[in-house]
Amino acid sequence: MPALKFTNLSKTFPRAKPLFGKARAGVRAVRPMSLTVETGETLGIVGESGCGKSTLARMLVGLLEPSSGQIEIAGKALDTADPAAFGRLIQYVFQDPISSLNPRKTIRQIMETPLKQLHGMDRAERSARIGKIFASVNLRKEFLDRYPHEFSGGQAQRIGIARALAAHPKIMVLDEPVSALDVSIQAQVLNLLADLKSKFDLTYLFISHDLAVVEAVSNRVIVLYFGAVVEIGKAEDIFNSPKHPYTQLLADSAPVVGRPLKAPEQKDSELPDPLNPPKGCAFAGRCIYASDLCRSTEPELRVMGENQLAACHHPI
Ligand SMILES: Nc1ncnc2c1ncn2[C@@H]1O[C@H](COP(=O)(O)OP(=O)(O)OP(=O)(O)O)[C@@H](O)[C@H]1O
Repeated sequence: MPALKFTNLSKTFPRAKPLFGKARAGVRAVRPMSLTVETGETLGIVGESGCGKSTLARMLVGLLEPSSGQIEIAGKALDTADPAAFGRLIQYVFQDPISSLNPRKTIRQIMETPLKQLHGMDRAERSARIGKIFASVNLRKEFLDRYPHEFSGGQAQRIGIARALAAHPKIMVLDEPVSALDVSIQAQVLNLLADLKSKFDLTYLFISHDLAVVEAVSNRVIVLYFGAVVEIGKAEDIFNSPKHPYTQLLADSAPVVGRPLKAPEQKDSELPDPLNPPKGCAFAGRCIYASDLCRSTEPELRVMGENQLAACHHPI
């Protein structure tokens, strides 16, 4: 059974209706998207700033109500209007570890909240569970009575991971989980995440700007552009033999380990205006292979190789 399945999931942010005149079209942050993620898989999610990664992730964990679509986790269809239903199944780990922890609460209080709210555990059960989780992220028990500001970035991210694990989820969405950390600490946290994945039978969705990190941790990768999936494939195929010119651009622009992802100047390097989306392929304005077909007709995802799909009229 897949860990996660979503169908036609989309988000359009409405814009305020002007006092006079017609209502304006909203911002299409994520266009209707469908995907299945297998149990135990790590799915990397890449794309430039503004392509819809966070909007997708926030819908999947119940923090944002989708405009359309269905979400199923471990075979259970979730009510997307009921965020409480998500917490026991899928959890979010934020990029900035310290600011994601409530500064006025001790770590114990922070860890207890999901156990009380989601699982209704009594004090003894909570204490046992917190002790077990804390040990598994390699933190000392004395830390439980301290406050978030007393920790380094790496320790705080371990606490963020522990808080997410405490809810006993099947899936964790890791949103740039190491990009705020020193390079020397990044590898430790990535190794910890790998250990936890096998220990707790987790499935990961791993969002990152850093292609080298995504390639190292992911089984499959999806590449987003302007709110849509433009390529899906095994991590090694996506980075070594991309089929979509946008994926190629990303791979070429980040050849150095740890270098953040930024598309180089190529034609107009801006994303299209989300309030005035182009008619055909959203990447056509930047693509050296673009034809009239690309400017008039949006390409659909097509099979391009073994387990590799791309939405392109002129694949590489
Ligand atoms: N609350 C909102 N209201 C209106 N538009 C929004 C809102 N949140 C996001 N958007 C728009 O939706 C699009 C996708 O944004 P999103 O934050 O999901 O991208 P991202 O890929 O996660 O970027 P980043 O890497 O910078 O976080 C952008 O055009 C953004 O301006």
